[in-house]
Amino acid sequence: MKPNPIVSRLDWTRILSELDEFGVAPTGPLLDNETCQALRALYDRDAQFRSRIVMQRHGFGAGEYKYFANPLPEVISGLRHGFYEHLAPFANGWNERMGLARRYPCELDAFLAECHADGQTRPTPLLLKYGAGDYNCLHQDVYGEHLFPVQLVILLSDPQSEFAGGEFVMTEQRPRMQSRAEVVPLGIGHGALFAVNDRPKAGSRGDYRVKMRHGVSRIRSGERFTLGIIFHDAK
Ligand SMILES: O=C(O)CCC(=O)C(=O)O
Ligand SMILES: [Fe+2]
Repeated sequence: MKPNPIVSRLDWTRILSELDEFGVAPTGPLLDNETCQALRALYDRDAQFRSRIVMQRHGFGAGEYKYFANPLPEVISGLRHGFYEHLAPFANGWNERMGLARRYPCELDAFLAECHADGQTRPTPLLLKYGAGDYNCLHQDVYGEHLFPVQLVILLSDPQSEFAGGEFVMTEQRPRMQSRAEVVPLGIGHGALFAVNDRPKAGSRGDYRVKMRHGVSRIRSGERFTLGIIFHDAK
């Protein structure tokens, strides 16, 4: 797998410090418009996918998504490998602070081999498609006991011209306290890294754990596509 040059050029110091402080960090631009459009065009090619989920049927919100089948498109696999390598040491730091024994290997293929050995063999990268009125309820993308604590989302539609509303939202649930929300503005081709579920948060008496959830507010008009890159595979 060729390392993705865009990933190594990102401002990792800023991204990791923001991810640590808030549980979510925009990455800036990752994909050009043509690539976004090409990825969107894959949505109707069923051979690329292993399953389709209609969100209303499961109470997940409104809209739909499809999980890619193997082999993943090269651009997705490149981003998944590239991001993983930058995030694995950071994820190990989070687990250490949360008192979790799990440590992640340096390379994605080694981590995926661990997932596969325990039956988490199905690829999790996905394309999501929302029309006017659709939304994605607050949730966590946990697919089994093997869980990588950070994931990536990339907006594939242009909020300036293709849709309105549809903001990416994160909530942070603090123990015995009210939840706090964060909205992450994204441009077309821009990404955000965020916590899948629990993360450590620095407090005046050391770290405590907060529970993070993400979702998408109602699309007011137009059509919004995203690419989700989750690092653990699914059962
Ligand atoms: O459409 C979005 O912005 C969020 C998608 C999502 O839930 C995910 O990538 O896990
Ligand atoms: Fe999600």
